[in-house]
Amino acid sequence: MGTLASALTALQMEFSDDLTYLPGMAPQLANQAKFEQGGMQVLSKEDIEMLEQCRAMCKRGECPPLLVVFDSCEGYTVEADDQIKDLTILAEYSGDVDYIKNREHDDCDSMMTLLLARDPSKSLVICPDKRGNIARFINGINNHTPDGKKKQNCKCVRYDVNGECRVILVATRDIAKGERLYYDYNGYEHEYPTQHFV
Ligand SMILES: C[S@@+](CC[C@H](N)C(=O)[O-])C[C@H]1O[C@@H](n2cnc3c(N)ncnc32)[C@H](O)[C@@H]1O
Repeated sequence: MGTLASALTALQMEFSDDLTYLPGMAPQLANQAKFEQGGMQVLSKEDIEMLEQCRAMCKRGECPPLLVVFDSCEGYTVEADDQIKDLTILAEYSGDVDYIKNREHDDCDSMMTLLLARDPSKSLVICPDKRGNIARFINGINNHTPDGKKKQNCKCVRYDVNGECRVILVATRDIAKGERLYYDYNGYEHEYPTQHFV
């Protein structure tokens, strides 16, 4: 994970595996899955235990085998440093939580939707511009080429975890050592431009 440290340092970011709530941004109370338009998929009790176990393992340094590698076309990328099994929890998307309305003119390229509320003024994003983890370095597929979909080997899913929205990245097939990780940045909304993606 040495290269994650250098990538975070290059972007002047601090490592954080958590959602952070800061004064002037959205409070933790704003993150309620019940506000999601149409409801949010609830993570089962067993899966919550599994997620907590994964987080505890990561705190002990037992993380999924992932490396951050720099590529001259794609910028920082994440690749498997060993075989990864289908359905492995790869990471939880972390960073500062803010209202989407506060970030409409923000040019951060790694913002992630956390909550799409019935009342749009309550919608939330995760902004890993100052704090974050390996999740913000995972690249996206090109939604405009037939090969784009074939490259996808993980997905990003928003879950209701004990009433709170969380974003989890999960492998969607076995991933071989040396393979780069890709997911669909437009899995929920269709607003991320990917025409220029390799
Ligand atoms: C969430 S960041 C991913 C990490 C990023 N590569 C970096 O260096 O920080 C998203 C940005 O990465 C780049 N990116 C992601 N997927 C890409 C791809 N398939 N081809 C080229 N660039 C990509 C784009 O600049 C995009 O705006």
